[in-house]
This record gives sequence, C-alpha cells and structure tokens, in this order.
Amino acid sequence: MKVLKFGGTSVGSVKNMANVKNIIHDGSKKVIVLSAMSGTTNALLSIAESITNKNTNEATEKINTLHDTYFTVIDELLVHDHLNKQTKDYISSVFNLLTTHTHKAPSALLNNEIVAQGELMSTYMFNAYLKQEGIDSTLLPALDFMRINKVKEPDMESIKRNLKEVMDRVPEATIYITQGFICLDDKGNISNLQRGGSDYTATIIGAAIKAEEVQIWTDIDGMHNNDPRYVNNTNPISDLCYDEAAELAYFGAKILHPQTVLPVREDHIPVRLKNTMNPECYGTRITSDATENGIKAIAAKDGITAIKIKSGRMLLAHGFLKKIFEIFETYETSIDMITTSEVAVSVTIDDEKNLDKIIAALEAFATIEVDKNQSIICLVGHAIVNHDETYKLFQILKDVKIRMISYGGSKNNISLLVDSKNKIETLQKLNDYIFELAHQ
Ligand SMILES: Nc1ncnc2c1ncn2[C@@H]1O[C@H](COP(=O)(O)OP(=O)(O)O)[C@@H](O)[C@H]1O
Ligand SMILES: N[C@@H](CC(=O)OP(=O)(O)O)C(=O)O
Repeated sequence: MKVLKFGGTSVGSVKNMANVKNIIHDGSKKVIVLSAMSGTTNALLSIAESITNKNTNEATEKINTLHDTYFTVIDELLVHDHLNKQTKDYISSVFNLLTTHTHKAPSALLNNEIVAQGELMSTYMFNAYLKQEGIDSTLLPALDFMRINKVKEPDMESIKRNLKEVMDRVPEATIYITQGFICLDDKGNISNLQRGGSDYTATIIGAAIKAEEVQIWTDIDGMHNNDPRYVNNTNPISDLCYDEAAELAYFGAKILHPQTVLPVREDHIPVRLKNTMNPECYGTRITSDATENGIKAIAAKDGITAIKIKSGRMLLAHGFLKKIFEIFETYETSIDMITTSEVAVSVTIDDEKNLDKIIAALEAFATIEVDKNQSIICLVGHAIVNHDETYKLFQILKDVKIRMISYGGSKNNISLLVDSKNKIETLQKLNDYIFELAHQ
C-alpha cells in the first residue's frame, strides 16, 4: 500500500482538489494524508493569538472572515445539496467551537485545539467531495491513532497498534483519508507535529504500515537544487539519498518537514516528491541508494543566533567545551554549528528562548559576543567535502562576508553562516558559481 500526502496548496482550491481526486482515483488501496487548506493554519494561529491577547472582538472578526471563505469554497466544491448541507453543518460546528474558545482562558492546549481544526475541516470536505464524485473513501481520525511521547517523538508502538485497529474496522476501504499534522500527546491532549508536520505524519504512517512508498504531493516538481523562493534558475533534483534529504530539510528546504525521512529510512521505504499540478513530472525520489558525488543542493535556515565565547586562558583546557555544552543542555537549547580557534569558540542556536540565561551562565567564565539575525547556508551532496569541484564554493569568499564555516562535520554537508541580509545574494552567487558557471 502507498501513502500519499497532499499539502496545503493541493487542497487549497477546488481546481487543485479535482487534481488530487484524479491522482488518487486508480483503484489501488492507499492512505491519503491531507494538510489544512493553504492559509488556514496561519489564520487559526492568528485567531489563537488574538485570544491569547484577550482581544475577543478581533478574534471574532477573524473567525467570521475564515468562516465565509470556507462557505464560499463549499458552495463551489459541493453541488450535491445533501453533501453541501451536511458539510456546512460540520464546518459551522467547528466555527461555533472556535467562537466558544474566544471566551476561554488562553493556554497552549487551547491554541493546539484551535490550530488542529484546519486538518479536520479539509479532510471532512475532501471526503464529502469524493462521495459526490462517486468515489468510495473512509475517514480515519488521526486523533484515534497518532500519538507523541513525553519528548514529542512519535510513539511508534502505539501508533502501529491503534492504526491497525482503526484500519481493521473498515477492511474493505480502498481510500483511507486522514489528517496530517495533528496528534495526541502523552497525556491525551490535542497536539501537533510542528509546522509543516503533515509530511511527517505521512512517513510515520508509512513506517507503521510498512508502505511500499510514501509520496509527498506539493506545488513544485520535487526538491530543487536551491530555494526557488529566493533564487533564479533552480532545477529539480531527480534522486537524493535519505541523508541528503534530511540535511536539506533540517537546514531550511521548506518542501520537507525536517524529520520527514527519519521514520522510513530504516525500512528503506522510498519517498517521492511530486507536483499535484504536474503529475507526469518525475519529481524527486529519496532512497537509501548513494547518488553521484558533488554538490547537489543548497538550502538556508533563518533566525539563527551566533554566540562567540572567548576565553584565552581556558579555551583549550580539557573540560572547557564540556562546561559550555552543559550550559546549553541545562537550557534545553541545541547547537547547530560550531567552530573553534585558539582563543574562542563560536556556536549557533535557532531557539532564543533561553538566550539571556545562557549568556549569563557563560559570562561567569568567558567574554560573550552575540550576533542575531544570521542565516545558515547549507550545501549538501554525497561526499562533497572530498569532491574536485568543491573548491568553487570558496570563490564566494571574495564577494560575501562569511561569519562561520563548518567543513568536515559530515562528508555530505558544508555550512556557512552569513548575516540574513546577505542570504539571498549568497544563495544566488553560490547558484551561479556552482550550478550555472560549472556548466558553461
Ligand atoms: N529546495 C526546495 N525545493 C523545492 N521547493 C522548495 C525548496 N525550498 C523551499 N521550497 C518551497 O517549498 C514549497 C512547497 O512546500 P510547502 O509550502 O510546505 O508545500 P505544501 O503546502 O504542499 O506542503 C515550494 O512551493 C517552494 O516554494
Ligand atoms: N497545516 C500545517 C501542516 C502542514 O504540513 O501543512 P503543509 O503541508 O501545507 O506544509 C501547517 O501549515 O504547518
């Protein structure tokens, strides 16, 4: 069985939902994972924010605007009277729930419940649409099987058990539809797999049912070799190995949630990235096979803070790095990049929540300099550190100010840290040097 995940754009308009219907309607048994319609998760987060700020009128206005958008889509999507009415009744119940939430005390749990409604609405609507089109499908509520544990990782044993149970209730179904992104936490409260988490839902399900393939359907022809939102002349990559895909996703390639490949790599389940608007295109295939050597793709991750820890006297004394790492461990902050010199260590973090406390603790034995608004630019490719063409990367140094370089941490990754205001220029220049000029 295959697992097919369709993202926000794929279910974001009636035209795209028709494309999804055509893609899935081939008679083979499959699990379909849907995200919320594009824009919905942001709208729900914004409603939650108004509630947190105790601005009930603002929250109500936002709820009403979103409600009208949904009713317009339903009228276009569902021309069958009964299905139109039934779906509007369900969507109204969701918006009534949101309205009751505007009078409740703000909390993280309430926010999670609000943000979960996007996937609940899209799956309900799409299931009704398939019924209207004469296609048999069955809704599998993700909250009946998707669980995370105390450390917010998927609880695979319980997911496997619960999923089997809910699927066994309807063994005759050909198309199972479920919600991406949402889950229950270890206490049974509604939670989620973080932004973009529907990709992760798909591979978790893929691993749980030992799927033959997981397909991530989106609005672009697969993983491009650079960020198409900022760079001209990017191209899709046909094949990636799990390591390469994991590095790119972690370092900002928005097309994939950072954890996507983790659940499936052990069982060698292939992941395909495909374009809902151009299904014939090959897309990208992610497997365990090593691919050709050399720089394959570039991604960038924003919101990075660099911390320079200077202490001439103690730096190379043994135990000094341990002391530094213990501080980051105490404040549950992970380090992305690290570079060292005779007199200083520089590290980067992407979570500033405990920055002040971390600085205070480090200042007890070192001088600290902090640079905010940095971006990590990550170059990925099988064995790139040893490749003949990798020297081209260093041509960038004559044009762009680089704050840190990480080379050799893994054979497949070279990372640069630049000021975020130089990110686009750096990405474009790397694209020109590495992918364009290389072929002239
Ligand atoms: N390296 C990359 N390759 C392809 N797309 C990328 C890359 N980096 C960023 N993107 C962006 O990711 C978008 C698709 O991801 P996302 O918005 O999460 O889709 P969906 O809503 O289908 O889940 C693309 O439209 C593209 O702008
Ligand atoms: N709806 C969630 C989960 C998700 O994966 O969405 P998308 O597939 O559109 O990236 C979000 O916006 O974060």
